[in-house]
Amino acid sequence: MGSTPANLESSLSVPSVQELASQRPNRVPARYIRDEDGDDIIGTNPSHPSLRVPFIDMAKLVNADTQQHELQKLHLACKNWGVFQLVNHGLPNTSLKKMGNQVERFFELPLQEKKRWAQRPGSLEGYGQAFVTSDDQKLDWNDMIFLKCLPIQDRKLDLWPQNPPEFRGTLERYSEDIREVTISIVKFITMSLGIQDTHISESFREGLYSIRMNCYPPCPEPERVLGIVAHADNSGITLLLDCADFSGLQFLKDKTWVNVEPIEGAIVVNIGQILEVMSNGIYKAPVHRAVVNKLKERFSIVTFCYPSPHTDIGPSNELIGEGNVAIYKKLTHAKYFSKFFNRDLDESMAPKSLQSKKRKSIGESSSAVQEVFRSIEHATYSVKLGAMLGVGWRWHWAVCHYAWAYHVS
Ligand SMILES: O=C(O)CCC(=O)C(=O)O
Ligand SMILES: [Fe+2]
Repeated sequence: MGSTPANLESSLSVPSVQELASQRPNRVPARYIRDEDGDDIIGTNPSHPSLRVPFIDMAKLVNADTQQHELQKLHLACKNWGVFQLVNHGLPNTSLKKMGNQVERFFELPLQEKKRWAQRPGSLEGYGQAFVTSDDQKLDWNDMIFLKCLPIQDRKLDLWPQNPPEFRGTLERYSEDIREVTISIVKFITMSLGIQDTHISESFREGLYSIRMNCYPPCPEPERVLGIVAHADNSGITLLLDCADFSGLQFLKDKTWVNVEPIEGAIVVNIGQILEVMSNGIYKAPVHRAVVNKLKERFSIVTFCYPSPHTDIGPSNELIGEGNVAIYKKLTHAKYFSKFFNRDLDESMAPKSLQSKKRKSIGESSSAVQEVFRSIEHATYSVKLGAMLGVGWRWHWAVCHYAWAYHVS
């Protein structure tokens, strides 16, 4: 696949956050402290309790009597939020719990044991931290293990933990189950857009599925750090299992960070940038982040789902014509990733309108991604991606680092 930018080819090793937290410091090291005047910390506004991430009931989508009504809800959820909590999706709570339990048991292991499956230079896959490319880069309060799960031939089993003993089998099964849910929910999402053709949802049958398992240790100064800095996912769609009984995941909605209150058995589904493009911007990839807790550790299991690499990424033909112009260019899967992540970086070239420090509303997400695609049309247009997205470099990092993993073998 595409070449990899030099600055992404190696990762500087940083301490395990779990180890740091286990020493019970009173203060957080400076590298984790976010800039309160910059683009990182925008406080949650608790005065909007009415803002709640919508719920979608898969059983109602499947039932012919309730389908139309639930499709309408789904359409509004995707259009206004880009995220929803999916219930009655068919995955038994016991399976979800088992997956969560295996992840917790993995992170409970001594550091040296976890390091048996540590990331290697040049790849994000394995146990470690999100990639770190410079000594002054701010760090997330997060340890993780990131693994490509499907298709099976993409698995690097030497990075798949064998401790706890049931980890591998549970993850294998979980990724296959998640694929089924993904195909179904993408089918309903395309129906909610009025698309008749099922090729988009079918492209997820041969799709790529990578799972990032996150551990957010307790933090002495939670309001000064982030578990994961604000970003939008570059996936087709992302399915997140929240293993906690308290909130940590937040979505930016109407300039306010809204907590996702975990619901037992629910899966949080958010639109990724590929579906944003396929929907011709009708649905947007929402900006989200993770915050951390002073006393409690939190785990999440995040599946990034991509359509088959043989699928072109562009607006659905059914959504253009009759006065609706394609606002994104169609690209091959490979080109989408290589153009997105292997560009010559030069912030000064960014359009003025996108150079604002803060990206506050999901409405801006669309124009940001459009701008990327437009600039791709003019290949000479060399722009720093983070600036194009109207955000800082650290945010850029969070946006791109998952997909980059596909390009490094
Ligand atoms: O763990 C969370 O709540 C958020 C994780 C996330 O957004 C990601 O891994 O992309
Ligand atoms: Fe994310």
